[in-house]
Amino acid sequence: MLKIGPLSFQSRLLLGTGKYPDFSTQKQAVEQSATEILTFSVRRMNIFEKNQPNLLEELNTEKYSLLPNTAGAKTAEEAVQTARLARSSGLCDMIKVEIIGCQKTLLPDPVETLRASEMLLEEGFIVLPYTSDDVVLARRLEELGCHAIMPGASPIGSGQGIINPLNLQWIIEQTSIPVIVDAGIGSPSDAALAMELGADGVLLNTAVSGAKDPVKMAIAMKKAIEAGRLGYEAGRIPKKTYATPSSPTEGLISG
Ligand SMILES: CC(=O)[C@@H](O)[C@H](O)COP(=O)(O)O
Repeated sequence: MLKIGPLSFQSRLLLGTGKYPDFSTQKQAVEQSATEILTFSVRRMNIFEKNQPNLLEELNTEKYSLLPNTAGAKTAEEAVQTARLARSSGLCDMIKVEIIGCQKTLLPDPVETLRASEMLLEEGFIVLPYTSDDVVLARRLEELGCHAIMPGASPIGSGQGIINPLNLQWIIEQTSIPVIVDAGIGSPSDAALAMELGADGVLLNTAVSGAKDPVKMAIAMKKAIEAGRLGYEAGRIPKKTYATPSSPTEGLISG
């Protein structure tokens, strides 16, 4: 069970809603993924004009918890403004803080992310900041009272997978709020690795929406995340330098 603040979820897969080839594919992929949390950019969404097309229009949004994100914001103040807009639509109290500090890498601005998180927590939001994979920053965000942290695996949309598993491992070991690996996941094995490392969930978009068959990939991601979690709970064997036989020869009757 994934717990974020007062909310609980069976699925540990959080799915983005952008860049699908069409609404029908998006709907099928979302349904087959069994996700319970959908994220979307408030600035790209028509949340107030109900008669205008929007990215969620084919989806039964009552079935999902919505996680609006502040993509497009460059400062804490802009992010807070975007979060207030999302909340005033009545959609949800959760907010993914996304403040980009570098347009080439789309990596988050740590200073503005920290400031925005503090301001949003004061306003009573359930705050999930998208961060770099920095353990010190993760701990600072936890100390502020954030409800989860979302370190990037690699740059958004890059599909490079987990560039630095050790950094993620440190964050997972040294924080006690949910860690949701966000951005850069390219394949089911990347998602499984994040879960095997002990992440509480994975947020991804491009790997599914940009796949040759997004619906099949959504199913693959669902299974990978479940398998990775099971493997983590089961506890992997330690790595050894040398071989140990699978069928021990000690104790065999000779002759
Ligand atoms: C949709 C969303 O929130 C993205 O900003 C997120 O970080 C996903 O990244 P990928 O597209 O790399 O999965």
